[in-house]
Amino acid sequence: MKQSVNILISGGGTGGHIYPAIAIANELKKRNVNAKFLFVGAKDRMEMEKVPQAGYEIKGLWITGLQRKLTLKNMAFPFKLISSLWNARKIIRKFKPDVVIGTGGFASGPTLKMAQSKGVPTLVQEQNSYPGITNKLLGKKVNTICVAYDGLERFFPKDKIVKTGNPVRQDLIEVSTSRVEAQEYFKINKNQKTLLILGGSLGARAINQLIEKNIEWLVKQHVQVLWQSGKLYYQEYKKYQSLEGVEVLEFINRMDYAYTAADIIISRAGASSISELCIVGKPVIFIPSPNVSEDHQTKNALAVVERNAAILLKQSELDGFVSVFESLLHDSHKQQELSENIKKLALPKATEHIANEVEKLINS
Ligand SMILES: CC(=O)N[C@H]1[C@@H](OP(=O)(O)OP(=O)(O)OC[C@H]2O[C@@H](n3ccc(=O)[nH]c3=O)[C@H](O)[C@@H]2O)O[C@H](CO)[C@@H](O)[C@@H]1O
Repeated sequence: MKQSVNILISGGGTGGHIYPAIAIANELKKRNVNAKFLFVGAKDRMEMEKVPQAGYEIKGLWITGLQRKLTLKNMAFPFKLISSLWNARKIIRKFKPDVVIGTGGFASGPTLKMAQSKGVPTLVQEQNSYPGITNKLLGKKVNTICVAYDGLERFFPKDKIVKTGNPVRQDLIEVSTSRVEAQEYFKINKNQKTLLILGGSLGARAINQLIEKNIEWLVKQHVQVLWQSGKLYYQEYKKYQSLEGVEVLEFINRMDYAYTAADIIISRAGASSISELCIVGKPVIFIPSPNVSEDHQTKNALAVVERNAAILLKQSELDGFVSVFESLLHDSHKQQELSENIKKLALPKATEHIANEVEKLINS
């Protein structure tokens, strides 16, 4: 890589777009200590807190997505778009990036669009098996598109696609935590099976409702529950903390501990969650969110489920939860099979691979 390089990274809205961005930055920083980084996010969104926590500077644009329904909020959208394009241009002029990386989410649209119009090389990292509108629009002019699933040539020019996988945080790839350490961290019983519930970075209402409905039954099965409720729902569910063997958590900062402590995992099917679960290699029941664009979580989950590497439980079929969970809980052969199969899908070198592609653009 050149001695002094400026790298602009934009992505956010949810953890699923932020953590890949941070992972890519960390890898590039490791390779070139002199590289300068600047992030661009959307004002008031999670990245404005998480990116500085990871040690990077971030600027916020006034931008939101278009609502799918006709709402008053949409009336402000053209103004937000103009304002954010204008501010993205100012940021690019001042920072003079050698490359601009987009990991999806509202802010990456105007940022990469402006970079493209200024002739700065751009790279998009698409985490999902079905791309969001921002990346689809950017895809036509972007130099490189790093993807995690097969079949993305339906949406992007084939010659620009590189299959790298999704960046996964280093602490999850090199899990050095022992199971006992993880159990002690959550203060859980070492002799009981542990079910980890993950609602994605923001928490999932439908999953919380499902667990609430079945929590006493789970306790009766001698299953202890690590329940990530999400920040929005924590106040509503923290009362279940009083049950023996139930830990309700607003947000899990030590996912390495959570994955290590778990015997079975129930999870949304966001892209990073899936990539992490492939590396972790535990039996998983996916409950994809039906409220995301083009139902892409179901498509993400199916890419795993079709290889007999996880179980799919549709949100519309949650009435069947007890029988699905019970048969997995009592079938250690099935658990073993799912664990082995999901591990085969892991792409643990994704971040390095993406960083190589970024370097190619910088040096081109
Ligand atoms: C509702 C919504 O729009 N979801 C989207 C969002 O999901 P979301 O932001 O939930 O994304 P992912 O499932 O991809 O990633 C969640 C990330 O948060 C981390 N984590 C989660 C919970 C926690 O307590 N602690 C923690 O650190 C996970 O380890 C993972 O790294 O972006 C994904 C990636 O584009 C999409 O596939 C999802 O459809």
